[in-house]
Amino acid sequence: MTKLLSRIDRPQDLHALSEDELQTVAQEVRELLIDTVGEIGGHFGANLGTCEIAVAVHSLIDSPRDKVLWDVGHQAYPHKVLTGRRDELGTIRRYGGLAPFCSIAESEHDIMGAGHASTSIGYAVGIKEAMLRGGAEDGKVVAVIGDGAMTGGVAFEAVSQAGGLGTPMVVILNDNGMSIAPNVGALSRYMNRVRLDPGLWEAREGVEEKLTKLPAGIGAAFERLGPRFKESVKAFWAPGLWWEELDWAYLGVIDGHDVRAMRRALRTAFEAERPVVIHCATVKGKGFAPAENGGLEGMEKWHAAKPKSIASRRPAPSRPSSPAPPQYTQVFGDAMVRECERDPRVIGITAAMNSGTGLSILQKAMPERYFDVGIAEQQAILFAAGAALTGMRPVAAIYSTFLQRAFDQIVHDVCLQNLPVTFCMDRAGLVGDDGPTHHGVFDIAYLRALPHMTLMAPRDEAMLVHMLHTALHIDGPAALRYPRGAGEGVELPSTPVLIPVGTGEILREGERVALVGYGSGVGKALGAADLLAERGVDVTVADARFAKPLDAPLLAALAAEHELLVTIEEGVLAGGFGSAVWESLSDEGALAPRILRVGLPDRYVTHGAPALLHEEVGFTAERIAERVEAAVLDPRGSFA
Ligand SMILES: Cc1ncc(C[n+]2csc(CCOP(=O)(O)OP(=O)(O)O)c2C)c(N)n1
Ligand SMILES: CC(=O)[C@@H](O)[C@H](O)COP(=O)(O)O
Ligand SMILES: [Mg+2]
Repeated sequence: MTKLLSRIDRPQDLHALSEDELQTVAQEVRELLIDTVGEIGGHFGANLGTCEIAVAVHSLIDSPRDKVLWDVGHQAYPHKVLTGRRDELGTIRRYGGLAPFCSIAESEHDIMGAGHASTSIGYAVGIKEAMLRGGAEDGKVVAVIGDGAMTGGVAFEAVSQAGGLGTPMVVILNDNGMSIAPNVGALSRYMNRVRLDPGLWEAREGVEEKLTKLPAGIGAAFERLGPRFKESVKAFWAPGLWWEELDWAYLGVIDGHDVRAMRRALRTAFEAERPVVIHCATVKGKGFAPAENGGLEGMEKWHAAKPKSIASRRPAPSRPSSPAPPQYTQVFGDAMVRECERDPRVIGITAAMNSGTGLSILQKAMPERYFDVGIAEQQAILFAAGAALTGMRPVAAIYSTFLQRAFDQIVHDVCLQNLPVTFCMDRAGLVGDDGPTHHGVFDIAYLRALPHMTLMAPRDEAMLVHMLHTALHIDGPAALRYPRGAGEGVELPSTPVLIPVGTGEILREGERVALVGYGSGVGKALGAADLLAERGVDVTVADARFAKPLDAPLLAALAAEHELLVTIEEGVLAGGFGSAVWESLSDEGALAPRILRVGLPDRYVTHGAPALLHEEVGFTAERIAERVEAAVLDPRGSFA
């Protein structure tokens, strides 16, 4: 590490530096990120884009008395380096290490928990209004939000509230033209027009100082001016028109990599007694040539970096001898193309997770059947509802965790109207390094309660293909969930089959104990069965396939023939699949054997490698086998 950054142990240490030194610190942060993230992996391009922003902000505020909030938080590594976590950066996203995003439990400088996009402005309005009422009127509040996160509707709600209140706060709109993929939508086009027009970078400088001094509600004042004057002023105003009509002062476009320019804009903004947005232009991947000079593809590729993908510059590891099983994501994307070929009514919808969901495959093959709504999950479901009402068979491909944001649209707009929308939830279960904000662990519980909803989960990638096909033939809402990562290595079907809805299947016949898995729980059940067989306990293994409707006759039969029924699911136990089984047996009046529910605990599971997380929560074949053996061997049925 070079000299200046080694002197920054607290953000206030920046206050003593000259602007040239601050610019140097930003570059040193960048170099530290490239070396560190290149070695351990993690979010990358966005962090290279915020080095100067973080230095400029922290050089002018007194954190945490003054507040800086990072939307999503995937771009907050420079902020973490400058706020006392420089020497721990190498632990980020690792089990027991720094959190993947901002975390109020980790640092007083992390003002809000983050991970899901578009929340920072909303927090900032609440924080500033509370400060105004709590004796901290002069406290500065800055929200840093990307152009992608700005496409999330909740950000618009906050802009409107702050404009209405005239809340004296600052938003830094960190505009690099990228979400994970290139940004989409009319707002993005507007920002690109402004950001990419150098004539607008300086033309308004003198005017802007005055604009920030104007009282809130200035938009209304102009209504009283003659149209000609208004038109001529709007020529200056065009870049910030959307903001200024909502009573925000607009400063921009500022070079987000120029610490001096950013500080000048921030000082102007801090002096204003109204909401101010600083629209800054940055490069996602700044300072790392494969991203910065790699065009849109390069910036998308380096949104995150794999371990040892940069510093070593070692060639990709030679192909493993036996080809690894395909990722569920890839299998889904390919299956979507097949389904679109079979049925012209099928369309795919993503909320800014083009490659993450695999719909990038559909986009390439059949772009006219592909829609990206931006980081706007609620809109994704409303769009799907509208399309379903108009004879289409929409597939909303949204990570389990991100779908949480659209819960009311699922209830109110899809299920209540019994519309044929298919929800494909990738990243169901413990996702690993992204931690508690991204684990997809609630979907079974939060969808199971909805009338008209069908829930299913494939035990492997072949079943994913069959289940997608089945879902598209259900005249109503259907959701399927599958984990992040590779499948089981089974052969993929050339032609999908329809699975009778609400039916499970017996995979192994045994006695005394029946292990009933759901989704990824089936693999754990088979593993536990193997271990138990080695110990002389031959158990039955069943794949439930559906969590709603359950295969009640199968469950009742298993209950009648076994003394212990074990349900296994990679979701929270509260209200999950195991609860559904318990309810079904009780409702059926089946002789309820002892029931052991294996799943995720009633707490938020930390970040780290999935295997370590599974170990921590006991979601492993070994742990399941131990618990079954203890239950079977201990007649008192004490479940550990
Ligand atoms: C609700 C929600 N949906 C999707 C995501 C996945 N996601 C993480 S970062 C990102 C792109 C953010 O783009 P932008 O705000 O412009 O930041 P940049 O990476 O360009 O700096 C997306 C879609 C998320 N974190 N939250
Ligand atoms: C910050 C964010 O939300 C995304 O970058 C997310 O980390 C992607 O997750 P996957 O790597 O599982 O696609
Ligand atoms: Mg962006």
